[in-house]
Amino acid sequence: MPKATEGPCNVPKPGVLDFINKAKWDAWNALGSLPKETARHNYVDLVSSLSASSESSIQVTPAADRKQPGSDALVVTSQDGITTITLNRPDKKNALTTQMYHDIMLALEAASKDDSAITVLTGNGDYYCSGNDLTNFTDIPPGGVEEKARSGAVLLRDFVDRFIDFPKPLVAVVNGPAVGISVTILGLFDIVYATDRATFHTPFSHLGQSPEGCSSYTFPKIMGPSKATEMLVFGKKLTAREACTQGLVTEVFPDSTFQKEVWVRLKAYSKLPPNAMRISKQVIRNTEKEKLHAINAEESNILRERWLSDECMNAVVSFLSKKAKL
Ligand SMILES: CCCCC/C=C/CC(=O)SCCNC(=O)CCNC(=O)[C@H](O)C(C)(C)COP(=O)(O)OP(=O)(O)OC[C@H]1O[C@@H](n2cnc3c(N)ncnc32)[C@H](O)[C@@H]1OP(=O)(O)O
Repeated sequence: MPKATEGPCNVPKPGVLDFINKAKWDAWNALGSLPKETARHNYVDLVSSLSASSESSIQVTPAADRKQPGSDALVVTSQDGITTITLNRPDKKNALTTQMYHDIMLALEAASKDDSAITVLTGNGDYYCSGNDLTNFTDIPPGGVEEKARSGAVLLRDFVDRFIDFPKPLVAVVNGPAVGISVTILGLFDIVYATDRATFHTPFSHLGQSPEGCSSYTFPKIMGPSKATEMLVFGKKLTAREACTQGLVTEVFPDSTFQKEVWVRLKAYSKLPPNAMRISKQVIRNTEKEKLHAINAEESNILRERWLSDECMNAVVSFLSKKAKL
């Protein structure tokens, strides 16, 4: 309770991503030179309302309270020669928490060594994935926002590296809309099957961010620089059919038969000789690997700076305070 005990606001304003302290600072500063007793009452009122509103809007979940590996946010199954990694936060549109990035890396590592022939990434519920969970930005370590941006960039680079290096056929079963990083990494998948209900959206400029997942290289290569610019710079949302025409999606299925048709197809593919598939994939992909790692490192570095920009911070605050949606 700074104002209540110390008088007028006399400390520097916290960074914009330091949500709780910034709100307290703003309130303290707004009190100006009120007498201490009045300030004490006002401050108690403010903190009460902040705690109440943080229930529904700016919820800061301590890292220690986040779901641990083996929690139900990620479900991994292995059957019929297929390992399936399912994003399972349907109430949050399968947004990716920090924990989920780590768990997906572990799941890919395990899948690369298991007996399965094919690995699938899909989502549970109406969304495939709404991209990075924007509340990840609220978990500020003692080193501040710079440290947060630095560790985020390392995590991003490690995460994308796993996709670049994945040795077996990797298939995305896109069961609904896809946003942000869940779209950009599709360029690193070998097959992308989508329901006709899916959309593909990379609103990086809207969020003050920049492309990741090697999309700055894979998208122009897949669809040409102009179409890639429409998506990655102007945030044009593609329908599944548009994404298929542009080469990002392999095939689109009617939503009513999507699951049935896709799994019949994948089960048939999984019976092909696994070593032959693995070697063929590597022949197709290996020539690009070194380049992709360099691009990933560069994109992650650029994003680290973007995350510290006013444009990005304001976009995140807008979303978290329920003022903005895509
Ligand atoms: C290691 C770090 C790597 C970082 C790599 C960087 C990646 C960049 C990106 O991925 S950029 C993309 C970021 N994603 C977004 O900006 C999407 C934000 N979400 C939305 O705009 C909307 O939620 C929506 C369009 C996806 C869906 O809208 P709809 O109205 O259908 O549903 P709700 O908004 O009510 O969503 C249900 C609840 O889910 C929460 N939620 C959805 N997406 C996210 C998200 N990305 N981050 C955090 N929370 C998300 C939403 O807030 C609702 O929660 P509530 O029920 O508690 O209100």
